[in-house]
Amino acid sequence: MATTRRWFNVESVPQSHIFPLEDRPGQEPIPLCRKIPIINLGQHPNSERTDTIHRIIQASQEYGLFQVIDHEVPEDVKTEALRVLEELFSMPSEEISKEAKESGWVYMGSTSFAAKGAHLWRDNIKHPCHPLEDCLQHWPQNPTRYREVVAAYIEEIRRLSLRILELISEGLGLDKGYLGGTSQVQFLTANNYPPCPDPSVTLGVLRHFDHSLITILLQGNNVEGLQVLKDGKWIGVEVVPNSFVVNIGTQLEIISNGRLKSPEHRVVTNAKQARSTIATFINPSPDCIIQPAKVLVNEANPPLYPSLSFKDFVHASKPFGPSTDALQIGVPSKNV
Ligand SMILES: O=C(O)CCC(=O)C(=O)O
Ligand SMILES: [Fe+2]
Repeated sequence: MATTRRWFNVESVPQSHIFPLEDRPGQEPIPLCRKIPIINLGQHPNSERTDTIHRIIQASQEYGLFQVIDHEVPEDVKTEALRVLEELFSMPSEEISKEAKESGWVYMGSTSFAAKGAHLWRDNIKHPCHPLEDCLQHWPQNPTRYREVVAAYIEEIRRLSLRILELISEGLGLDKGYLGGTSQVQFLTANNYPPCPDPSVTLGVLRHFDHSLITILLQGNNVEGLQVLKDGKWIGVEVVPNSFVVNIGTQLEIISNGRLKSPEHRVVTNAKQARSTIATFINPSPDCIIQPAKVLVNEANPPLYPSLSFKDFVHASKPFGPSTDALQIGVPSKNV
């Protein structure tokens, strides 16, 4: 294959990608944390189900995230999704940009979104996934099997997320379907973080909170890079084979009235290997009013957060810069 020269094929990091000192990961190695709970979601007898729920709630309080295994998402659905995204990211940037504009999905190439004055060391695409049948026609057309492969992935993730939300609802003492009923909208954001000549000055993603109920993250190809802030210190999230990382989003923190914590996290780069990830945000529908669940609020536990529609919350925080509005509507308009 003829190799086009890509933005990341450089010997040193260009000035445009060097972050201000206070945001840089720096030289000091950040250890992987081996204590983040790994939760087996296999079918259990009732007593074990109670234990699973307890572990999920505890992990969500302590770390704001956990990993799940034995989740019933078929291996080939995951590997195919990662593969088709890899093919997409290997296309020339101009071609990806052109197609994104025409079809109405979002491409954030490494030069298109400056955060804190520097560009992220990644290529990224985003698109809504709900309702699936309406969104599909606005997804990438190339590679030609993209829509079929990613739709199969999204359907699996929807099933998985409903299972997890049911367990969390029970753990919080809410009706089983409480959180699942709120979660109507998924959107996908996929990343390719190429190897970087100097990971100490660059970032794959700046520190942030996810404004979802939960985020389900697939870390591909065994390469670490996700870090979470715990007790004021960054810790690395290990890649567990055949797992998903589940991250508590700010909307679930609000509904739980602060019992569950949404963790601040970031992505660092590395000098040796490319890293691929697919994050699926499980969101409330735009008009849904997000507030502490009534059963979790009483005189001793007053509401710690105001009520706000999800749409207004997102408009106020603009997590995706100028693309935010298009991504929250569910079905994108043309030429976002
Ligand atoms: O790629 C990752 O490891 C995490 C990405 C992320 O935090 C996000 O998309 O919100
Ligand atoms: Fe995130």
